[in-house]
Amino acid sequence: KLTKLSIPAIAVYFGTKGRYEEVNPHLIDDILFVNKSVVSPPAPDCQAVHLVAVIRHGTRFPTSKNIRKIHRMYDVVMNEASGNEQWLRDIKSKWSMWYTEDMDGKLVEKGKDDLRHLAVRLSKSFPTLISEENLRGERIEFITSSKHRCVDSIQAFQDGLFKHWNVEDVGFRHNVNDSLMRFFDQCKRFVEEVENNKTALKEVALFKSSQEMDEVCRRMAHRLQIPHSQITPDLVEAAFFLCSYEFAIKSKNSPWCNLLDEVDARVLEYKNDLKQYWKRGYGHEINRKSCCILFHDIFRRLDQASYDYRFGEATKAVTIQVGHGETLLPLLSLMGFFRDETPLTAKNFPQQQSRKFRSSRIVPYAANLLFVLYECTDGLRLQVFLNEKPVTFPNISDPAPLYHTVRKHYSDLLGGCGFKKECELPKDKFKNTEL
Ligand SMILES: O=P(O)(O)O[C@H]1[C@H](OP(=O)(O)O)[C@@H](OP(=O)(O)O)[C@H](O)[C@@H](O)[C@H]1OP(=O)(O)O
Repeated sequence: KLTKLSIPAIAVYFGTKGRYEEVNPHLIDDILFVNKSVVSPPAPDCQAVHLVAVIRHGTRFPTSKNIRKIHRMYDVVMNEASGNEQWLRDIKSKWSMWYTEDMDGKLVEKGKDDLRHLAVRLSKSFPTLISEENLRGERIEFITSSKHRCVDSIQAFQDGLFKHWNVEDVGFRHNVNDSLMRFFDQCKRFVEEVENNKTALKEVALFKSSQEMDEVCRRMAHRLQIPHSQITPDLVEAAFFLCSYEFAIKSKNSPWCNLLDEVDARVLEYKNDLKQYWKRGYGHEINRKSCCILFHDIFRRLDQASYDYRFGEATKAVTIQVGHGETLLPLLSLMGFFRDETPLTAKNFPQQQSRKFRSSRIVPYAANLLFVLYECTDGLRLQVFLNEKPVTFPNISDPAPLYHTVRKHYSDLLGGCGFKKECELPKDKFKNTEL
């Protein structure tokens, strides 16, 4: 068991490479704990009738791009660093490089546990929906992105349920659906204007050459007794990744964590937030609009559930959908969650200390967004939970508003925001590529 003492002080800044436990620290003591008062129906007369869960895959290995960066940092430390600190001696003599490029973003064992445990907690939170009866009756649908880490995650989720209910005669079920879970790949406008556009993330590039980042490089160079000119922002980031991956995958407070302090980690967290903001969040309109297809699909399921509930037997009770950080962040942004008044830029790091858009809090591994529909005496109500905690809709004070209020709130998006219209390339660009 991991004691609090062995958690790196900088773990709360790991952003999309952070553990779910940092967002819900009570899970460190009891990974299956559910706070019933948080997930109970909004009023005693309400009962949950439908659940749609959009979940990020569990803890994974670094991508091969970042494994290459990690190797470069390792070589620099092994060949250039001097000093007599215990942590440096530990890196040099006790730590050996174990990351290989073929690991490329695959789910790790801890990642399977993330999803197994989440499944058990969700079934404890919503026992009438995530139930053995609904599983056997095929009223739980499982949808995933085609990426191995997501397919493995959805299998681990079911594995968690099977073990929890002692079920041995039901096989794994899942539908791969990249149109829903990897809409960003299929949205031509997003691919052209953001993914393949070198200037789309210019704020990230500018921040990498900012004074704040230079100071992080200088401090790390000093700790390693290496000339400042040899420590680049990429190497600094690789050390940050090493600390985060060693912790997330192996639950170790690695000697690599000594290369950074909390001041450094806040700068690196902001660098990651800038990437998420400009690639997946409010930075560009198309980031949010690219996920209209998923947004519509979720409301179609909720509409169907409300119809079924009123006019007959419900055919579906739950949808479990597994995707990526780049599935969840555009969806949250489309719906207006975590929107700051001032955009995140390279220049305003000092003013953004209390920003809402903080990926460490929003999208750790196994992050999950739950839409729960309740039947109450005054009508259907909808409640949204992020990482198992209720969130209120922007500009709606009621934590569980009437479903028709929510539909009205999003009427522009529900009536418009078509994938085809939003994602096709503007006419002039289209012509150019046709020529
Ligand atoms: O920085 P890496 O290479 O890890 O970036 C990943 C994405 O990870 P993230 O930025 O969210 O930490 C990964 O998202 P995930 O939710 O599946 O972990 C994404 O799918 C992958 O394509 C990488 O993106 P990049 O475009 O190579 O930066």
